[in-house]
Amino acid sequence: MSSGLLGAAVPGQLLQVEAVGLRFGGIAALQNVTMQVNRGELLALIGPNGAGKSSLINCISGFYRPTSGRVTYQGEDITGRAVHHVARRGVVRTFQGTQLFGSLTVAESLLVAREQRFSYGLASAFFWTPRTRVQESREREAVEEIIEFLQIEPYRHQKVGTLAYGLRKRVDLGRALALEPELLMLDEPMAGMNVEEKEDLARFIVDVRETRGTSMLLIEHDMGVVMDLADRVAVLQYGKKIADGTPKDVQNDPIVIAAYLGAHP
Ligand SMILES: Nc1ncnc2c1ncn2[C@@H]1O[C@H](COP(=O)(O)OP(=O)(O)OP(=O)(O)O)[C@@H](O)[C@H]1O
Repeated sequence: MSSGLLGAAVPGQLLQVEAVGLRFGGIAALQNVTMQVNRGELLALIGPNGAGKSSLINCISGFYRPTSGRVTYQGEDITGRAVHHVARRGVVRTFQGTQLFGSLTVAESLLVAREQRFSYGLASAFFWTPRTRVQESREREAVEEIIEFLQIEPYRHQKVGTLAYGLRKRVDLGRALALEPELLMLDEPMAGMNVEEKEDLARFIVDVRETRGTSMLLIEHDMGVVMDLADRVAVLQYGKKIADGTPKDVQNDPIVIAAYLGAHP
């Protein structure tokens, strides 16, 4: 398996993780993990607590530098590249919990996200040139599109910190969408949600895939959600990948069942 000696993109493959290892002192958070995300697919990443799922997302998105191995995105070696570089290439992540600035309104918080990616420069914003004005109206339009898509119109001018948890998580998704991801990595987006909120968010995830063709890597503990949404499932345990296959195959895999029961296969 290779992304090509010259780093050429392999059709179908979007992201390639090759033999990635990550150590924190004596702890091996990831060991020799190899996996890929194909264009347009939703790959669920599952595993017991502490298995290394968030660490893997952090290695892909540039928050952590792998101790060994390689991460390739569309043929480009992005191992250890800075977060903003990876995000500009279209690889965007959300976090566990919420990462929102509670004092901003919903619309403001989406605008700030766009400015992070499509920054038109503080200087031109300060002097308010005609170019800035065109850009600004384009950004507002993009934000309105996301607000409409996520059906959060009634909350447009409400401060994010005052929203119910499920809505805050929806705004989190909106902030990620504002960065126009090609590969969206969702780190336990449904944690702490009630059934209705989970169903809502699952519907939006499906809609994002259908309307934008976004590829996704989803960390999720709720097996019902994983089985419903994923095309493929990769399983980590103690920093190692122990399974990779269709949801059905993985669900029936004795090694995976043992890992979830806490037994040692
Ligand atoms: N910044 C860090 N410093 C030290 N150890 C860390 C750090 N981040 C993660 N680890 C360790 O790496 C291992 C994997 O943790 P990680 O958070 O990636 O697992 P996870 O599968 O995402 O778990 P959870 O489902 O509980 O979120 C754990 O032993 C954790 O304690």
